[in-house]
Amino acid sequence: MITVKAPAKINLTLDVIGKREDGYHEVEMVMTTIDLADRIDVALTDQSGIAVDCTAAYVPTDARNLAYQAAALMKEAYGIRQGIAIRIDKRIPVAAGLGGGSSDAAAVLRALDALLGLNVSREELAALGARIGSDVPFFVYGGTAVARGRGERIEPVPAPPPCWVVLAKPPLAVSTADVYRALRLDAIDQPPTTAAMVDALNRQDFAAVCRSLGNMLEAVTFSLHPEVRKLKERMQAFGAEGVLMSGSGPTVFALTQQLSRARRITNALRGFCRDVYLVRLLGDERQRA
Ligand SMILES: C[C@](O)(CO)[C@H](O)COP(=O)(O)OP(=O)(O)OC[C@H]1O[C@@H](n2ccc(N)nc2=O)[C@H](O)[C@@H]1O
Ligand SMILES: Nc1ncnc2c1ncn2[C@@H]1O[C@H](COP(=O)(O)OP(=O)(O)OP(=O)(O)O)[C@@H](O)[C@H]1O
Repeated sequence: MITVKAPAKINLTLDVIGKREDGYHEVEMVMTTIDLADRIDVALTDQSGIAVDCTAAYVPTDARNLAYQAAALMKEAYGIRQGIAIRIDKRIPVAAGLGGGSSDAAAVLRALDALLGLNVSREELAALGARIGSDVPFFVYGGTAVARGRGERIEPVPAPPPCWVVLAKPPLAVSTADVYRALRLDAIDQPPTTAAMVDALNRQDFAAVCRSLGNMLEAVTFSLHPEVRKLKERMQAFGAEGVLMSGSGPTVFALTQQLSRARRITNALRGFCRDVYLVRLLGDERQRA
C-alpha cells in the first residue's frame, strides 16, 4: 500500500482566450498548489476490480469518481491485472474551485506508477490525466505552472515568494460547466494578466504578484451568486494584499506575507463563514520531486 497527498490548487490567473470547436474554452492560467490536501491510500488487491472509499459521504465512489477513472485508465494503459483499492480522506472542500477531484485523480496516477515501478514519464502520465479532466495534468506536475490549451499544456514557473493563503468557501457548490456556459466572451471587460503574473514570479516580486491576480470567470460566478462578490469585498476590506476567486469558484482566497494579518483575516471571516482555512503555498520542492 502507498499513501500519497493530493493537494488543492488556487488560480493566480485565469484568462479565457476563446471558445474552441470542441466546446471547451482556450485558457491561459497560472495555478499553484497549497498546503491543504486529501490523503489517499492506494493498494493492490486479489480482486480484479476497482474499489473506492471516501470519507465524504456525498462524493460518488463509482466510475464517476475521478480517482476511480484514473485507476481504470492505468489498468487499461499498462495491463494491470490486480484489483485496486483506493481510500480517500477528503479534506479539500468539494466543488469549490480548488480542483480536489482532479488532484485525487493525479495522485492515483502517480501512486500506481510508484507502486508498480512502471517509471512512466511525467508527460505520459499528464497525457493520460488529460483524458479525465482539464485540471488533472497540472496536478501530475504540482508546484506552480502556467496551463494552456484547455488547461492540459503545462509549463512550470517559479513559485510565488513565501506567503500565507486564507481561503473562504461560501456554503454553495459551483459547477464549472455552468460557469463556462454562462460566460459571454464579448462581455469580458478585464485584460489578461497571465504574462504579468509570470513576470512577477520570475522577479519574485510579491506586490506585483498581488497586482497581477485576475480571473475572467469571477464576474460570471459573481452574477450567478452575488454573495461570492460580497465575500471578496469583505476580504479586501480586512486588509489582504491580494484577493481573488479560485477557478470557477466559489472559494475566494487572500494572500499576505504577514502571519499576524493572515490570522486577523481568518478570525474576522470565521464570524460569518464556516469553511475558512489558513495555509501556506507549496513551494518549488514539489516541482522537483
Ligand atoms: C476552472 C478550472 O478549474 C480552472 O483551473 C478549469 O478550467 C476546469 O477544469 P476541470 O474541472 O478539470 O474541467 P473539465 O472536467 O475538463 O470540464 C468541465 C466542463 O467545464 C467546461 N470547460 C472546462 C475547461 C475549459 N478549458 N473549458 C471549458 O469550457 C466544459 O464545459 C467542461 O465540460
Ligand atoms: N475524488 C473526488 N473528489 C471530489 N469530487 C469528486 C471526486 N470525483 C468526482 N467528483 C465529483 O466532481 C464534482 C466536482 O468536485 P471537485 O471538488 O473536483 O470540484 P472543483 O474543486 O470545483 O474542481 P475544478 O476546480 O477542477 O472544477 C463533485 O461534485 C463530485 O461529485
